Amino acid sequence: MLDEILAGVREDLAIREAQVPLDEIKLAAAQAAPPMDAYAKLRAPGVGVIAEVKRASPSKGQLAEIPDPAELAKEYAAGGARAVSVLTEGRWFGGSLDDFAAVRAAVDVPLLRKDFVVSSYQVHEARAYGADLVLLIVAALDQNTLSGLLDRIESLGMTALVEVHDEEETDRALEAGARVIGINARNLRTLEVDRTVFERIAPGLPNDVVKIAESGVRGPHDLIRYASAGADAVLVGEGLVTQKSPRDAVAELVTAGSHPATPRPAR
Ligand SMILES: O=C(O)c1ccccc1NCC(=O)[C@H](O)[C@H](O)COP(=O)(O)O
Repeated sequence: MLDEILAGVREDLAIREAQVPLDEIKLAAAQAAPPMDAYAKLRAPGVGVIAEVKRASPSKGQLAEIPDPAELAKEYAAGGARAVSVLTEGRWFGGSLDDFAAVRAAVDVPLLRKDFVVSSYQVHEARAYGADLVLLIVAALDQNTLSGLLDRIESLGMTALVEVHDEEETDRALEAGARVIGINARNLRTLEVDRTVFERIAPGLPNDVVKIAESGVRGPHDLIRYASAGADAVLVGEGLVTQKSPRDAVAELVTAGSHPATPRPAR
Protein backbone atom coordinates (compact mmCIF):
# COMPACT_ATOMS: atom_id res chain seq x y z
CA MET A 1 0.00 0.00 0.00
CA LEU A 2 2.72 2.47 1.02
CA ASP A 3 4.77 1.71 -2.11
CA GLU A 4 1.75 2.30 -4.30
CA ILE A 5 0.97 5.62 -2.59
CA LEU A 6 4.62 6.71 -2.82
CA ALA A 7 4.80 5.94 -6.56
CA GLY A 8 1.89 8.33 -7.18
CA VAL A 9 3.37 10.96 -4.87
CA ARG A 10 6.66 10.89 -6.79
CA GLU A 11 4.85 11.24 -10.13
CA ASP A 12 2.84 14.23 -8.92
CA LEU A 13 5.93 15.78 -7.34
CA ALA A 14 7.85 15.56 -10.63
CA ILE A 15 5.07 17.52 -12.34
CA ARG A 16 5.12 20.28 -9.70
CA GLU A 17 8.93 20.45 -9.78
CA ALA A 18 8.77 20.95 -13.54
CA GLN A 19 6.14 23.68 -13.16
CA VAL A 20 7.66 25.62 -10.24
CA PRO A 21 11.46 25.50 -9.85
CA LEU A 22 12.91 24.89 -6.39
CA ASP A 23 14.40 28.41 -6.25
CA GLU A 24 10.94 29.89 -6.72
CA ILE A 25 9.50 27.70 -3.95
CA LYS A 26 12.39 28.64 -1.65
CA LEU A 27 11.73 32.34 -2.29
CA ALA A 28 8.03 31.89 -1.47
CA ALA A 29 9.02 29.99 1.70
CA ALA A 30 11.32 32.84 2.75
CA GLN A 31 8.47 35.32 2.27
CA ALA A 32 5.86 33.31 4.21
CA ALA A 33 4.78 34.38 7.70
CA PRO A 34 7.07 32.78 10.33
CA PRO A 35 6.02 29.38 11.65
CA MET A 36 4.42 28.93 15.06
CA ASP A 37 6.20 26.96 17.77
CA ALA A 38 4.11 23.81 17.41
CA TYR A 39 6.33 21.83 19.80
CA ALA A 40 5.54 24.25 22.64
CA LYS A 41 1.83 24.30 21.77
CA LEU A 42 1.62 20.51 21.74
CA ARG A 43 3.32 20.27 25.15
CA ALA A 44 0.72 22.50 26.81
CA PRO A 45 -1.25 20.94 29.70
CA GLY A 46 -4.08 18.56 28.84
CA VAL A 47 -4.37 16.28 25.84
CA GLY A 48 -4.46 18.32 22.64
CA VAL A 49 -6.57 17.53 19.61
CA ILE A 50 -5.06 17.72 16.13
CA ALA A 51 -8.11 17.78 13.90
CA GLU A 52 -7.67 16.48 10.37
CA VAL A 53 -9.19 17.61 7.09
CA LYS A 54 -9.61 14.17 5.49
CA ARG A 55 -11.93 13.51 2.55
CA ALA A 56 -11.01 9.93 1.78
CA SER A 57 -8.60 7.19 2.73
CA PRO A 58 -7.23 3.94 1.33
CA SER A 59 -8.87 2.01 4.17
CA LYS A 60 -12.36 3.56 3.99
CA GLY A 61 -12.68 5.19 0.56
CA GLN A 62 -14.77 8.37 0.57
CA LEU A 63 -15.37 9.68 4.11
CA ALA A 64 -16.86 13.15 3.59
CA GLU A 65 -17.21 15.63 0.74
CA ILE A 66 -15.75 18.67 2.52
CA PRO A 67 -16.64 21.25 -0.14
CA ASP A 68 -15.11 24.02 1.98
CA PRO A 69 -12.03 22.88 3.96
CA ALA A 70 -11.53 26.40 5.36
CA GLU A 71 -15.02 26.31 6.92
CA LEU A 72 -14.31 22.89 8.44
CA ALA A 73 -11.01 24.13 9.85
CA LYS A 74 -12.78 27.13 11.40
CA GLU A 75 -15.20 24.74 13.08
CA TYR A 76 -12.27 22.70 14.39
CA ALA A 77 -10.56 25.82 15.75
CA ALA A 78 -13.80 27.02 17.33
CA GLY A 79 -14.13 23.63 19.04
CA GLY A 80 -10.69 24.08 20.57
CA ALA A 81 -8.39 22.09 18.26
CA ARG A 82 -4.79 22.68 19.23
CA ALA A 83 -3.65 22.18 15.61
CA VAL A 84 -5.18 21.30 12.26
CA SER A 85 -3.85 18.62 9.93
CA VAL A 86 -4.50 19.02 6.21
CA LEU A 87 -3.96 16.07 3.89
CA THR A 88 -2.37 17.34 0.69
CA GLU A 89 -2.11 13.96 -1.09
CA GLY A 90 -4.66 13.87 -3.89
CA ARG A 91 -4.93 10.36 -5.31
CA TRP A 92 -5.92 8.41 -2.20
CA PHE A 93 -6.94 11.08 0.28
CA GLY A 94 -8.56 13.67 -2.02
CA GLY A 95 -6.44 16.49 -0.58
CA SER A 96 -4.43 19.26 -2.22
CA LEU A 97 -2.15 22.20 -1.57
CA ASP A 98 -5.13 24.40 -2.50
CA ASP A 99 -6.93 22.94 0.53
CA PHE A 100 -3.89 23.77 2.62
CA ALA A 101 -3.77 27.38 1.38
CA ALA A 102 -7.49 27.84 2.08
CA VAL A 103 -7.14 26.49 5.61
CA ARG A 104 -4.03 28.60 6.27
CA ALA A 105 -5.93 31.73 5.34
CA ALA A 106 -8.81 30.79 7.64
CA VAL A 107 -7.31 29.74 10.99
CA ASP A 108 -4.57 30.85 13.33
CA VAL A 109 -3.58 27.52 14.88
CA PRO A 110 -0.52 25.45 13.90
CA LEU A 111 -1.04 23.61 10.62
CA LEU A 112 0.36 20.20 9.77
CA ARG A 113 1.15 19.33 6.17
CA LYS A 114 0.04 15.68 6.10
CA ASP A 115 1.53 14.00 3.07
CA PHE A 116 4.08 11.44 2.03
CA VAL A 117 7.17 13.63 2.13
CA VAL A 118 10.14 12.15 0.31
CA SER A 119 12.00 15.23 -0.91
CA SER A 120 13.19 18.56 0.45
CA TYR A 121 11.17 20.22 -2.33
CA GLN A 122 8.00 19.22 -0.45
CA VAL A 123 9.42 20.68 2.77
CA HIS A 124 10.07 24.08 1.17
CA GLU A 125 6.67 23.84 -0.45
CA ALA A 126 5.07 23.22 2.95
CA ARG A 127 6.77 26.33 4.36
CA ALA A 128 5.77 28.38 1.30
CA TYR A 129 2.14 27.44 2.01
CA GLY A 130 2.48 28.44 5.67
CA ALA A 131 2.97 25.06 7.36
CA ASP A 132 4.14 24.89 10.97
CA LEU A 133 4.46 21.11 11.11
CA VAL A 134 5.44 18.57 8.48
CA LEU A 135 4.81 14.82 8.68
CA LEU A 136 7.69 12.42 8.05
CA ILE A 137 6.80 8.72 7.85
CA VAL A 138 9.76 6.61 8.94
CA ALA A 139 8.55 3.59 6.94
CA ALA A 140 8.75 5.64 3.74
CA LEU A 141 12.32 6.89 4.20
CA ASP A 142 15.85 5.53 4.54
CA GLN A 143 17.76 6.79 7.56
CA ASN A 144 19.84 9.40 5.71
CA THR A 145 16.82 10.88 4.01
CA LEU A 146 14.86 10.89 7.27
CA SER A 147 17.64 12.77 9.11
CA GLY A 148 18.16 15.19 6.22
CA LEU A 149 14.46 16.03 5.90
CA LEU A 150 14.05 16.40 9.66
CA ASP A 151 17.00 18.81 9.79
CA ARG A 152 15.58 20.77 6.86
CA ILE A 153 12.17 21.07 8.51
CA GLU A 154 13.65 22.26 11.81
CA SER A 155 16.12 24.63 10.11
CA LEU A 156 13.15 26.35 8.45
CA GLY A 157 11.65 26.86 11.93
CA MET A 158 8.97 24.21 11.53
CA THR A 159 8.42 21.11 13.64
CA ALA A 160 8.72 17.59 12.25
CA LEU A 161 6.04 15.12 13.30
CA VAL A 162 7.82 11.81 12.83
CA GLU A 163 5.45 8.88 12.39
CA VAL A 164 6.27 5.37 13.57
CA HIS A 165 4.47 2.03 13.67
CA ASP A 166 6.79 -0.17 15.72
CA GLU A 167 9.83 -0.22 18.01
CA GLU A 168 12.40 -0.37 15.21
CA GLU A 169 10.95 2.71 13.52
CA THR A 170 10.83 4.44 16.91
CA ASP A 171 14.56 3.85 17.41
CA ARG A 172 15.17 5.32 13.94
CA ALA A 173 13.03 8.38 14.72
CA LEU A 174 14.93 9.02 17.95
CA GLU A 175 18.28 8.51 16.23
CA ALA A 176 17.29 11.12 13.65
CA GLY A 177 16.54 13.58 16.48
CA ALA A 178 12.72 13.59 16.46
CA ARG A 179 11.17 15.84 19.14
CA VAL A 180 7.58 15.01 18.19
CA ILE A 181 6.69 11.38 17.52
CA GLY A 182 3.35 10.20 16.18
CA ILE A 183 2.59 6.55 16.89
CA ASN A 184 0.17 5.43 14.22
CA ALA A 185 -2.20 2.64 15.22
CA ARG A 186 -2.98 1.91 11.55
CA ASN A 187 -0.90 -0.92 10.16
CA LEU A 188 0.32 0.09 6.71
CA ARG A 189 0.09 -3.46 5.36
CA THR A 190 -3.31 -4.52 6.67
CA LEU A 191 -4.73 -0.99 7.23
CA GLU A 192 -6.20 -2.30 10.47
CA VAL A 193 -6.18 -0.13 13.59
CA ASP A 194 -4.59 -1.54 16.75
CA ARG A 195 -4.66 0.98 19.61
CA THR A 196 -2.37 -1.19 21.74
CA VAL A 197 0.59 -0.14 19.56
CA PHE A 198 0.57 3.28 21.25
CA GLU A 199 0.29 1.68 24.68
CA ARG A 200 3.31 -0.52 23.90
CA ILE A 201 5.61 2.17 22.48
CA ALA A 202 4.76 5.49 24.16
CA PRO A 203 5.89 4.65 27.73
CA GLY A 204 9.44 4.00 26.44
CA LEU A 205 9.83 7.44 24.83
CA PRO A 206 11.93 10.14 26.53
CA ASN A 207 10.02 12.70 28.61
CA ASP A 208 10.88 15.63 26.38
CA VAL A 209 9.46 13.94 23.27
CA VAL A 210 5.90 15.00 22.44
CA LYS A 211 3.80 11.85 22.01
CA ILE A 212 0.96 11.88 19.53
CA ALA A 213 -1.53 9.04 19.18
CA GLU A 214 -2.57 8.79 15.53
CA SER A 215 -5.65 7.01 14.16
CA GLY A 216 -8.58 5.23 15.72
CA VAL A 217 -10.03 8.02 17.89
CA ARG A 218 -13.79 7.68 17.45
CA GLY A 219 -14.82 9.41 20.68
CA PRO A 220 -13.69 10.57 24.14
CA HIS A 221 -13.22 6.98 25.38
CA ASP A 222 -10.40 6.45 22.85
CA LEU A 223 -8.75 9.75 23.80
CA ILE A 224 -8.91 8.80 27.48
CA ARG A 225 -7.35 5.43 26.71
CA TYR A 226 -4.49 7.06 24.76
CA ALA A 227 -4.10 9.69 27.50
CA SER A 228 -3.61 7.03 30.14
CA ALA A 229 -0.73 5.66 28.07
CA GLY A 230 0.90 9.11 27.95
CA ALA A 231 -0.47 10.86 24.85
CA ASP A 232 0.16 14.62 24.68
CA ALA A 233 -2.21 14.88 21.72
CA VAL A 234 -4.38 12.78 19.45
CA LEU A 235 -4.65 13.10 15.68
CA VAL A 236 -8.22 12.57 14.53
CA GLY A 237 -9.65 12.37 11.02
CA GLU A 238 -12.54 10.01 10.38
CA GLY A 239 -14.01 10.52 13.86
CA LEU A 240 -14.50 14.23 13.08
CA VAL A 241 -15.23 14.54 9.36
CA THR A 242 -18.12 12.08 9.64
CA GLN A 243 -19.83 14.02 12.45
CA LYS A 244 -22.81 16.34 11.96
CA SER A 245 -21.08 18.94 14.10
CA PRO A 246 -17.29 18.66 13.85
CA ARG A 247 -17.03 21.65 16.22
CA ASP A 248 -18.97 19.82 18.95
CA ALA A 249 -17.05 16.62 18.31
CA VAL A 250 -13.72 18.44 18.78
CA ALA A 251 -15.04 20.24 21.88
CA GLU A 252 -16.09 16.92 23.42
CA LEU A 253 -12.59 15.51 22.89
CA VAL A 254 -10.95 18.68 24.22
CA THR A 255 -13.12 18.53 27.33
CA ALA A 256 -12.20 14.87 27.89
CA GLY A 257 -8.52 15.76 27.41
CA SER A 258 -8.56 18.67 29.82
CA HIS A 259 -10.56 17.01 32.56
CA PRO A 260 -8.49 16.62 35.73
CA ALA A 261 -9.74 13.05 36.03
CA THR A 262 -8.23 12.11 32.66
CA PRO A 263 -5.39 9.85 33.76
CA ARG A 264 -1.94 10.71 32.37
CA PRO A 265 1.41 9.44 33.61
CA ALA A 266 3.60 12.17 35.17
CA ARG A 267 6.36 13.59 32.91
O1 LIG B 1 -6.32 6.40 6.75
C1 LIG B 1 -5.86 5.49 6.02
O2 LIG B 1 -6.55 4.59 5.52
C2 LIG B 1 -4.38 5.44 5.72
C3 LIG B 1 -3.89 4.43 4.92
C4 LIG B 1 -2.55 4.39 4.59
C5 LIG B 1 -1.68 5.35 5.07
C6 LIG B 1 -2.17 6.37 5.89
C7 LIG B 1 -3.49 6.41 6.21
N1 LIG B 1 -4.02 7.41 7.01
C8 LIG B 1 -3.28 8.53 7.43
C9 LIG B 1 -3.42 8.79 8.86
O3 LIG B 1 -2.43 8.69 9.55
C10 LIG B 1 -4.76 9.17 9.41
O4 LIG B 1 -5.37 10.01 8.48
C11 LIG B 1 -4.75 9.87 10.75
O5 LIG B 1 -3.97 9.19 11.68
C12 LIG B 1 -6.18 9.96 11.28
O6 LIG B 1 -6.74 8.67 11.38
P1 LIG B 1 -8.29 8.43 11.66
O7 LIG B 1 -8.68 9.30 12.81
O8 LIG B 1 -8.42 6.97 12.01
O9 LIG B 1 -9.01 8.81 10.41
